[in-house]
Amino acid sequence: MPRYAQLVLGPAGSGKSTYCSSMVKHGEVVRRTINVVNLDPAAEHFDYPVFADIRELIEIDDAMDDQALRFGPNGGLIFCMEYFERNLDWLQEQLGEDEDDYFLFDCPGQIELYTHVPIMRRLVNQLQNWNFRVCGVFLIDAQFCVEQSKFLSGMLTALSSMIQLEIPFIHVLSKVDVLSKRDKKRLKKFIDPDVYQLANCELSNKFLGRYSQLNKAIASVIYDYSLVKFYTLDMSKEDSITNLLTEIDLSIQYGEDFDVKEPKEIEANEQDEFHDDDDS
Ligand SMILES: Nc1nc2c(ncn2[C@@H]2O[C@H](COP(=O)(O)OP(=O)(O)OP(=O)(O)O)[C@@H](O)[C@H]2O)c(=O)[nH]1
Repeated sequence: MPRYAQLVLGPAGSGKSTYCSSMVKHGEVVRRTINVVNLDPAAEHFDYPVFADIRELIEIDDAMDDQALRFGPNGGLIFCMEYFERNLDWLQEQLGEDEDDYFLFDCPGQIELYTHVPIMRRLVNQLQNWNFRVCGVFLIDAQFCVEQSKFLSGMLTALSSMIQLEIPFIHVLSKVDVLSKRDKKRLKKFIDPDVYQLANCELSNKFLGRYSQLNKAIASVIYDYSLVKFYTLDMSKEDSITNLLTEIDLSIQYGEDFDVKEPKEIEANEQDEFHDDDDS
């Protein structure tokens, strides 16, 4: 039986840890166990229950202290991730061997990890060798995407990670809850397949105007070949989380091998759980 994993990716501050924590809470509501592995050696704060933590293997401060003369913070992170890559058996041990497990990997935000160096690609290969079906969930802060040139740049960043990793990718615009009505409308024009206007928008800014033909051409290629599709995520709405998780599950065919339970069986299980709660 396969196991399932989401690599939660995206620039620093795009909401990866918050996303993981919301998914765990959502899992509790719908009775699904979702485990989170922290893969950011520089993580300072997250509020999900951590299943495994790369900082037990290596922390950014250790690398910086040791290698201070050679690296800045970004170099330190690459050093940590290369160390992690050489010690993937540590991860294998942490993940155990249970079937049907569902993991989220809360990844570091440095984009060069996905575009310049092969570390994450090797992680994906190894997870697949361990029978995981892996999907990338790439988050971008929606507040930075309401202008067309920034939206395009976010889209290209996501695309370059997707090409590097070669796994199903779900692109998510996070923090939609903080957008004004006007900004939501603008964003809709970029992502709604019926209105796709990015390629047709006129640019008023003079500097950007010089590049408008180039932007339009790139946007046309991306849209014409359906290379990137964005989903919006409003964490304050349970429906928004449910819909996104359904898309992700579809992309990795989560649940396709599960036995179909008869309604009576489900009821009996629920009764058992109810009595277990009474006993405790
Ligand atoms: N309003 C709102 N704020 C959010 C949302 N998601 C994240 N935030 C806030 O954005 C900030 C960054 O969120 P994180 O989840 O730490 O982002 P991250 O991508 O894990 O950041 P790094 O660990 O630095 O890579 C925090 O202050 C969060 O509270 C959201 O959906 N809505």
